[in-house]
Amino acid sequence: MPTLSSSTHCRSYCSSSNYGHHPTALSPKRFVPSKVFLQLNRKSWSNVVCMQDGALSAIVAPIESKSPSKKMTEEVLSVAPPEEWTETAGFDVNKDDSTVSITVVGASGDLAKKKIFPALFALFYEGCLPEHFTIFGYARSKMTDAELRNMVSRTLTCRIDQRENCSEKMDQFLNRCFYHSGQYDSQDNFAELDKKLKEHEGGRVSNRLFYLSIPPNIFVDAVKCASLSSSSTNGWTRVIVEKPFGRDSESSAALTKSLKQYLGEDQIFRIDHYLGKELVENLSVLRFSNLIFEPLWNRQYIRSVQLIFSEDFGTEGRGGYFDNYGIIRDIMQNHLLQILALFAMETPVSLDAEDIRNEKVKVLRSMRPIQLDDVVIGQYKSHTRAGVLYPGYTDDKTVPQNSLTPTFAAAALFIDNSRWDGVPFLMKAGKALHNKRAEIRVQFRHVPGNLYNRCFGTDLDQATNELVIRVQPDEAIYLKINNKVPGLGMRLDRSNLNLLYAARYSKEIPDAYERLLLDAIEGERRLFIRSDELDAAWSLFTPVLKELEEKKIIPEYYPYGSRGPVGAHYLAARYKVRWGDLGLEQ
Ligand SMILES: NC(=O)C1=CN([C@@H]2O[C@H](COP(=O)(O)OP(=O)(O)OC[C@H]3O[C@@H](n4cnc5c(N)ncnc54)[C@H](OP(=O)(O)O)[C@@H]3O)[C@@H](O)[C@H]2O)C=CC1
Ligand SMILES: O=C1O[C@H](COP(=O)(O)O)[C@@H](O)[C@H](O)[C@H]1O
Repeated sequence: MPTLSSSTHCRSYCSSSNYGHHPTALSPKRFVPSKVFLQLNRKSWSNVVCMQDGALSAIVAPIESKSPSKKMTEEVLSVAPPEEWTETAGFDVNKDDSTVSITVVGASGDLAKKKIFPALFALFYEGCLPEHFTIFGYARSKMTDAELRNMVSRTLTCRIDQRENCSEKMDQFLNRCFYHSGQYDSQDNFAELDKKLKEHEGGRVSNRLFYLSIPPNIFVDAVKCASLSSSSTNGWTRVIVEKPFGRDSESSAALTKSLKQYLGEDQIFRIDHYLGKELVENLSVLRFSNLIFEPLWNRQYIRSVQLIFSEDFGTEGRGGYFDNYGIIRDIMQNHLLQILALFAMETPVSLDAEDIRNEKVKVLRSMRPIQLDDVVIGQYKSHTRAGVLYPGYTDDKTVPQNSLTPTFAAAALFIDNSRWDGVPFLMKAGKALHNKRAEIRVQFRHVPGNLYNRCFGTDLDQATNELVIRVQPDEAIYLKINNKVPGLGMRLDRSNLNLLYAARYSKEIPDAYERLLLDAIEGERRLFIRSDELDAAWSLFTPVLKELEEKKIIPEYYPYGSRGPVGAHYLAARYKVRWGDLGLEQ
């Protein structure tokens, strides 16, 4: 019987019972039920084996279409290993014989350089990529392999906590990177890529991941050509699609329909990189594994929930893209709404991707489409500070002079279900503001009949508890509580119970793209957007986006580097709350 070694050093999963549902997470000894699907080796992505009492009992078909569920486990336990599969695939339980090829489509672009190649290097550095992997850059620009390596090397950095052998590792990584120049709509060019991929795969089981890091108008062409000319013939083929997934319900549905001509839903990984951020991942842990929070997570105790995103720079360099989308589509409809769904969903049946995504869809479908009255929009204008001129949005040459595109928006959203009835979920997102931050603020209700009310004067809001989950920068979770100032008198103070990640953990937090790339390689879909989630998200925003555009609503102008339009304060005041990020002590 083969030895089972699942090298889970990249991620350590829950260590007791069947708490971690990811199949690679489970070791036979730890898993309480005696039956379990196990990915035999982290590096052998597609092979699933069936375990009984820690012993190999059957080799089952590749994992591609589904994450194995417990139900599936029960079903296949009685099935004998399909002989022809084991023979043709040459499956050897002791030998990892599959490859993963990652093709970055649009490799010459901003996102590829800034995020994707560095994330792949970080995964390689940490030993998280499979033994046989190859990275291909694909774009129209003419480049040699050496030129690609040179371009990529300029963006690579090593983790702060593990600098050993960094340059050696970089060289090893770069030697696995190659480039192929081609058009996005040429099946011939993708067929050439296929040929090169095959050479690198050397006859092994080939698994292929395509990362579409290109403008949205060429997504479908690229998917069509990649799917028809360079899909894997004996392993899985997956495609990571970057946002924007359309610009309203209709265009999003059309995009999904077009993609599905060439790919199954299980091959499409719609990325929202905010779901890969550490503190967004931690949201469910905080809520579902701490008794003190879940009982309070409802309208009875929570007065408002605020989702705040700000950047202290403008659209610099991306004005052309941005003007067609605006801040509501760029940040709110995806990043902030995804966080809201995770925050507000009911307890999922399990941590399996489908269970979580089912709950997210349910909560999104329980929401009211946003009303125009509940939206404030703004646009930044130029501002001079300390002798430096900061340009306005329309000063960008790629932006039309008369553009009404919002660079700031605030909105009130409501979930019409029994848990959240009447609780305002306030969103605020803006560019060119006074700071860079992303956070979730949970404002609790006043303490009824509070004995200490008089100690807070007229401002009872000073006394409410607030839980802040700071996604970035300086990741932290803190809870504002009231306490007595030490001494003989009775003076109250507000203090923070503070979990500051940098103080608590010495390890650097991985970038969101690392987590998501690893998930896509592993076939873990939990943090990717399913098409029905996307439809539900667009249904909420499409009517108001159309109204804003049709009525040509003029944004409130705010100076570059300010706190944004005052309209946002009136919006919060209408729901009798204040933005939590405005106080002196935040
Ligand atoms: N940059 C960012 O911070 C973020 C980007 N995204 C999304 O990721 C994707 C990639 O973004 P980004 O890297 O900024 O995009 P780029 O504008 O840098 O485009 C990427 C590559 O696509 C090719 N390309 C650009 N325009 C066209 C065109 N009109 N027709 C054909 N090919 C073109 C170019 O390669 P070549 O000419 O060599 O073929 C370019 O290097 C987009 O969908 C974007 O919305 C999402 C979040 C953040
Ligand atoms: O998706 C996007 O996100 C970035 C902000 O990402 P972050 O991880 O740096 O917070 C934003 O600048 C960009 O406009 C938007 O398209």
